[in-house]
Formats: sequence, structure tokens, C-alpha cells
Amino acid sequence: MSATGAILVVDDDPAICVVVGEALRRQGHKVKTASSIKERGALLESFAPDVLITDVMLPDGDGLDGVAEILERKPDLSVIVLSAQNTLNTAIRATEKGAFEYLPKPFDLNELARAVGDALGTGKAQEGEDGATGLPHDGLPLVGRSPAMQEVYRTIARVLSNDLSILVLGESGTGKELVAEAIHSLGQRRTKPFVAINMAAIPRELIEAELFGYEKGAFTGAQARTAGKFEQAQGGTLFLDEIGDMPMEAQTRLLRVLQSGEVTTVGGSKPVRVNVRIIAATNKDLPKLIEENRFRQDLYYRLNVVPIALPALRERREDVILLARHFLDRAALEGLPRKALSDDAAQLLMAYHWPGNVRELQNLMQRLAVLSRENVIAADVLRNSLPLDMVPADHAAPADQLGQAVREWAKRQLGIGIGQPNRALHDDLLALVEPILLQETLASVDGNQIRAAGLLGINRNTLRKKLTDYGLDPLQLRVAE
Ligand SMILES: Nc1ncnc2c1ncn2[C@@H]1O[C@H](COP(=O)(O)OP(=O)(O)OP(=O)(O)O)[C@@H](O)[C@H]1O
Repeated sequence: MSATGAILVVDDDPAICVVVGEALRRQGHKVKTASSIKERGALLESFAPDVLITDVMLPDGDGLDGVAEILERKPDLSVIVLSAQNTLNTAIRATEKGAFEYLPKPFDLNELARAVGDALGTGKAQEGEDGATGLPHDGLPLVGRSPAMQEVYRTIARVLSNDLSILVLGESGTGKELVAEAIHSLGQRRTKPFVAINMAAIPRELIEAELFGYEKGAFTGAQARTAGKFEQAQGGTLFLDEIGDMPMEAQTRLLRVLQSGEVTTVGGSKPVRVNVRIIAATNKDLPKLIEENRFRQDLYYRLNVVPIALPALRERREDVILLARHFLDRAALEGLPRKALSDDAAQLLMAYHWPGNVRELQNLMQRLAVLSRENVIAADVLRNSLPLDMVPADHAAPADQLGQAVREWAKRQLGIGIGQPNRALHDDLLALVEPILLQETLASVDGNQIRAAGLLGINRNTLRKKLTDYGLDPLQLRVAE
């Protein structure tokens, strides 16, 4: 276990306060929340946090203002800055003000937990010791920072303190079960059971017995009264996976249970009261099944009180690398060799269309952790493992890929939170991309510098100077002026 501490979370978004607060409390931290600079100031008078997590854009001003002064008064405090202005500028300002860490929004709860662990002085060392014993950050399982996942986190935050029925929608492998588990384990039923049942995995004739239980002698082989999943989940959460595969008769019975709050076993007559939160999931189009008379409309309304739609992985490509690294880390914690991804491999992962979604990515990373001989997974190793003929169909637009590549590069160079960046990053990036742009443009016009300058929208002399600066000998390029 990591050390615990007192944490003040300052954000004007109540959903963030709830979800971050809950997650940190679950890890044993003492958490208070504030929604403005004024409230933050007042709380700091009475509550002495070890870590201050603060948003930048607060209703009464800039959350970074005052941080340096707070740190002057409380030098032992660690400040973690959250900001939706994902600009380099904010990251730099945060560092200048003495922040311990800066996390651009949308952030990943795992990362925040790690940052808090590091701030409390236990993070890295602890990870090493805990390594073989289990997964890090138990209870914070969802990785992803894409806006689509952020929306999912927001909805999760809103349903933690109530018992509304949830319908999780999404393709196979997008994390529907993980969402259900997260709602259970972060919510108020967390000390009670989480019971899952997959309608597609059980023979149709056994579904009712599995769900509602059965009496001795109810059917051949029923040797003793057996509690169904509803009873097993008493007080907790029942996850009905692949609900679209539920037979009609079982649907009718399920609806009755949901309406009455009572379960009668197969072959039994005495109803048992059950108090269970229902989370259902499907990758099927339920309205279409309703039209085809294969799903009950009334049951659909009963289940679909709060829908949570999980996007396919190809619709949130910005999460691919984060997830891939997460799975490689996890493989290392499980005792497999630690592997990293080369830049080319990362590009390839992002271009792939992931029909099996996160599950496919997870399996691939595990396989590569075992099979790849090198410590850094190269693109050609990946190419052999992916059916890349399937990539071009709907792969990310080149501009997206370029943007992602720049983002990855910048993050690596900045090593935000680890040390002070002390480089001419802007020039470094230009030196990487500009020569390629110049060469390609010149090649497209047979080396004609005037036309190339025109296409680039820069002065010809500027082009000439750049070519010299980059050591691209203009004389070697055919000049047709
Ligand atoms: N956001 C995520 N972060 C980390 N791991 C994830 C994430 N989403 C999915 N996974 C992992 O991917 C695998 C598939 O997820 P899960 O079983 O929850 O998907 P599912 O949508 O329920 O799939 P199916 O419809 O096939 O049952 C699991 O091992 C899960 O831990």
C-alpha cells in the first residue's frame, strides 16, 4: 500500500471533485474539495493538506495565482495542477510556480493517483516493491484521456451516489464490464458483491435458473436449493452482460423482478426481496431488436435510465498509445520483460482500426511483451502481428497522426513533472519537420525554388537560407528557374 495523506482538490466542476475525491478516498487519503480560489483559501486555514490538486480556470480567477505564495507559507505542500488549457504555456507556468506536477485535462485517474503517490514520496519506490503482488492503482482501472472517455468519466461520476439503472453500450472489447466494475467499486455499494452474468455464455434454458435461482427438484439435476445471481448480488450490483441475447421469456421474468423488487426461484413460490443495482450492457442495437420483437420495449426503458456509450477504440485514437503503454507496464508488473514502443510502432498502432477494441490491444501488448526479443518494440515486429491490410479503410487522417506524433514527442521531451525542460524545443521540432517539408515541396516542383517558395508561402531568400541552415545543398537540387 502507498502512504496516505490529506488532499485538497480544487475544481469548479463538481463531477471532477466527486470522481477524483472518491477515487483518492478509496486509496485511503483524507480528501476535501473546494470549487473556487476563495474556498481554497478558507480551507487552507483549517485543513493542512499534504497535496493540493488545483484547476487553473476557476470562477474567481486563475488557480495558479497564489500558488507560489501558498508554497512559501507551506513549503512541504505538493501542488498538482490540472488544466483544460492543454497548452505548453500552462504547463510551463505551473512548473514556474513550483507545482510538483501538471496534468492536462482530460487526465487519466491512474495518472493522477500516481502523481499523488509520487507527491507523498512513495510512488516510484513503492511501485517497484509492489510489482509482483498485483496491479497498480487497484480500483482505478479505466485508462484513457480522450474527450469521449472524459464524457464517460463524467457520467460515471454522476451515478456513483445513486442507484439508477445503467445501460452500457459499445462494441465488444470497449470496456463495458470495466465501466460496470468501476461504478460498483467507486460507488456506495462497493462493500457488497459485484456479480456478473453473461447472457450469451449460458445455455438459454439455464438463464432463468442462473439469474433467479432454483428449488430442489425444479428440474432434472437440481439437487438442492440454489440462490441465483440476484440473491448473490444482494446489496450490491448485478451486471447483466450481453443483455440483447436474453431470451424473451427470461426478459419477462426479469422485468417482473425489477418492477417488484422480489425474486421467486424457478420451482419456488416464496418471493425473496432483493436490493440490487442493475447495470446492463450490450453491443447490439436494442431499438432494432425491439422492432424485430426480440427485445421488450418496457424492459429497455427500465434498463436504459442512464446510458453510457463507450466509443470504439478507433474513434479515440489518442488513447491507443496510453493504453498500449499501460498494458506493457502491467505485463512488466506481472513479471514479463519490460518493453517500450518505438515511435514507428506507436504510429502503426494508431493507424490500425482495432476491430477488437481495447481487448485486442491488450492481447497484442501481452503477446509482444512475451515474444518481442528487443526491449523496444519496433514497427516491423508489430507489422507481423497486425493484419495491416485492414488499416487503410478508415485510418486516422494524416493530420491527426502528425498531431499525435508531435504531442507524443513534446511530452517525451518535456518529461513534465520529472525535470525542468531546458531545451530549445521549438527549434528542435522545426529541425525535425521543416527539412522534410522543404524537400518534399522542392521535389514536387522539380527543384524550382521560386515555385517551392510560392507553395510554402515564404520568401525565396528565406527558403534559400533555410536550405543552407539545414545543410540541404540547393545546388544539388535541380533548379529550373
Ligand atoms: N479504458 C480501459 N482501460 C484499461 N483497460 C481496459 C479499458 N477498456 C477495456 N480494457 C480492458 O480490455 C478488456 C476488455 O474489456 P471489457 O471486458 O470490459 O470489454 P467489454 O466491452 O465488456 O467486452 P465484451 O462486450 O466482449 O464483453 C478487459 O481486459 C479490460 O480490462
